Amino acid sequence: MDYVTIALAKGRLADITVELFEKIGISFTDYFSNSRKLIFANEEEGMRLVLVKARDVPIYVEQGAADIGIVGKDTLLDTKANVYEMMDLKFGKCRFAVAALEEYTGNIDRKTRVATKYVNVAKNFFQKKGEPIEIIKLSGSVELAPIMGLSDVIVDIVETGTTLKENGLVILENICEVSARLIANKASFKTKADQVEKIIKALECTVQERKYSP
Ligand SMILES: Nc1ncnc2c1ncn2[C@@H]1O[C@H](COP(=O)(O)OP(=O)(O)OP(=O)(O)O)[C@@H](O)[C@H]1O
Ligand SMILES: O=P(O)(O)OC[C@H]1O[C@H](OP(=O)(O)OP(=O)(O)O)[C@H](O)[C@@H]1O
Repeated sequence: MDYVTIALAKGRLADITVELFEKIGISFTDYFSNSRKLIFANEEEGMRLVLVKARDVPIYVEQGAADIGIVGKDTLLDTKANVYEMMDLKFGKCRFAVAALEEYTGNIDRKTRVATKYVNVAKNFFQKKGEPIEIIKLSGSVELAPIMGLSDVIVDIVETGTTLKENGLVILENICEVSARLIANKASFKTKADQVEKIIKALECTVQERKYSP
């Protein structure tokens, strides 16, 4: 039997995903041993788990280096990978929003400068509104940009709103909801149909029956 390889985003979504797989009977025991290993196997189930950066999950799955992946909808929207989006896992919930300093009035006679990690999401959102913008691509701590005069607004993820609040920013507009998604490689979905479908069915039951509430 071929392995089914799962690409998992390191960071926020990782532990919760491994726990979810445990709930459907697929354990990666070494995972919680705090090692620097990036690949874990469950020989009995014929499964492999690889830990990659969030933005690389769609690339691994699109290229077929992994059969399925777990990644935030934010990353999926921004990277536009050619993969199947199979299901909403209902955790990692947050949303995309446009935010600015409380005192921002929007009264400027030039393009709005938008700081973000999510270039495509920001571009699409403002394009639909017909508003010309200049993108300032950052890698993190995006809330700093308006404070430092680097941008007028930001497009970023908001979960509790604490980061915005503690930095004097407010939401101007909500863009869309975000949560973790299960994605699948298009070829694997056919060639490993039985194994992939079995995993998806088990996950669907667990997520839907709310046996799993992060
Ligand atoms: N408060 C939150 N902030 C950021 N992401 C969140 C939050 N809540 C849920 N998520 C989800 O968790 C995913 C992973 O976030 P994480 O912070 O681990 O990595 P990242 O910010 O994409 O990458 P990196 O920190 O390596 O640049 C996000 O893509 C998003 O879908
Ligand atoms: O609404 P909150 O609950 O405060 O969460 C939102 C914050 O969390 C994320 O940052 P992260 O911790 O990933 O840092 P980074 O953006 O610098 O990578 C996001 O980019 C926001 O800054």
